[in-house]
Amino acid sequence: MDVKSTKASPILTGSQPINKSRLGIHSSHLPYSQSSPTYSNNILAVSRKKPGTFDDVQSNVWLEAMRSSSPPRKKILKDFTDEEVASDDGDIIYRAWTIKYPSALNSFQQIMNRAKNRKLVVFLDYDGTLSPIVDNPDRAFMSADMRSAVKRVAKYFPTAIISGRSRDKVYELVGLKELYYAGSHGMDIIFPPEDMASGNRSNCTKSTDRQGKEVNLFQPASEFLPMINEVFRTLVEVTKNIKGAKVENHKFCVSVHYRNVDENSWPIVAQFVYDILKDYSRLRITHGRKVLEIRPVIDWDKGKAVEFLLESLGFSCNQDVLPIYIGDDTTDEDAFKVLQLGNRGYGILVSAVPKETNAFFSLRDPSEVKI
Ligand SMILES: O=P(O)(O)OC[C@H]1O[C@H](O[C@H]2O[C@H](CO)[C@@H](O)[C@H](O)[C@H]2O)[C@H](O)[C@@H](O)[C@@H]1O
Repeated sequence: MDVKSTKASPILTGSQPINKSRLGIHSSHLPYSQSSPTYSNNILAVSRKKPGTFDDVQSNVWLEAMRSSSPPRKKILKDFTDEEVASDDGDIIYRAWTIKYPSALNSFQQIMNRAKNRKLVVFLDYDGTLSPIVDNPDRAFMSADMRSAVKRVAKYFPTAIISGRSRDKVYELVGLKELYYAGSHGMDIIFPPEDMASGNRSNCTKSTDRQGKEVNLFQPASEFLPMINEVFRTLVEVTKNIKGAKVENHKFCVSVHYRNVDENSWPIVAQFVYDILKDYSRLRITHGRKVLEIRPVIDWDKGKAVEFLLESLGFSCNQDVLPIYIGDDTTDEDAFKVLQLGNRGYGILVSAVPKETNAFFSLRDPSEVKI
C-alpha cells in the first residue's frame, strides 16, 4: 500500500515537552533537549569513542532499561513479587493479577453488554498481539487463522492496525484491504476519503495508493523524514560489526534491535545509539521489547492516533461508540490511557506475565487474541 505523496502537510508540535517519565527516567537523564535540529557526521563522532565504555550516568540508565525490556518470565515474576518464584507459583501470581485485569475472554459478556446499542471500533497492535514475538522481525508472520479472525471482525466493525512498524511493512504482513492502517507508532495514517466524517477538517494530505485510488494521509512527522533517514544510515553503519544487531527504517522512526546481540555487547549498542542521539535534540528514544526505538519529538503517539482515527471516521461521540484496543507493548499504553480516560472504552493488554498497565482487561498471548 505504497502511496505517492502529492503534498507535505506536517502538523508539528515539536516544541511540546515529551513524556520522559514513561521511561522511568528523570528528564535530566535523557539525551535530548528542546533545541533545534543538528545534522552532523555522526559516524565519525562515534568512531572516535571507545565502544562499550559508558561515559556518563545517562547511558547506564538506558542500559538498565534495555535489560528490563522483555525480560524472562521468571525475572518479571521476581520483580513483581520481590522474591524468586517457582513456575506453579507464577501461575498463581498470574491468576491473582487477572483479578485486577480480568481476562477479556472471561469478560466477553460484560463487553457485549456494554457494546449494546453502540458501535464497536477495534484497534489492534501487530507484533506480540497478532503475531508471536520471534527472534527475526522479518519473520513475524501472523497465522492464516489469525488473518481470517481479523477479517471477520472487520466485516462487522471498523478495524485499524496501529503499529510501530512502517505502514507499508505492516500492510504487507497483515494483507487485508478492509482495514485502516497506522504505521510508525501512529505517525503515518491512511484512510479512504469517503470514510472521512462529514464536517471533519482533519489536516490530511490527499494522495493515491498503488492502485491509483485516492487516499487521505496523515503524517504529522513528515518534516523529520531526512533526519530519520540520516540517523538510519548512521546506525546501520555503526552497528554493522555488532553480531545480531539489526536496524529497521520505519519511515518516521527507526528501530535498533538487540534481541540477537550477546548481552555483553548491549552496552556497545546503547553507547552507539546514545552517542548518535546526542546530536539530534529533536529525536527521542523509547524502549520496546528488546528494541530501542528512535522517534521524533512530537506530541504524537498511538493514543493520539486512536483519537485521530475515531474523530476522522466520525466515531468520537462517546455515547454511541465503544473503542477497544488490543496491544502488548509499552507504546500501546498511550492508547490504553486514552480509552481509560472517562471510561471511554476498553484497553486489553496481551501479556503472559503480570504487568502494571492502563488496560482494563488482559489476554495471555496472541492465541487468545484470535479467539
Ligand atoms: O507496535 P508493534 O506492531 O507491536 O511493533 C513494535 C515493534 O515490533 C517489532 O519488534 C518486536 O517484534 C519482533 C518480532 O517478533 C521481535 O524480534 C522484536 O524483538 C520485538 O521488539 C518490530 O521489528 C519493531 O520495529 C517494532 O517497533
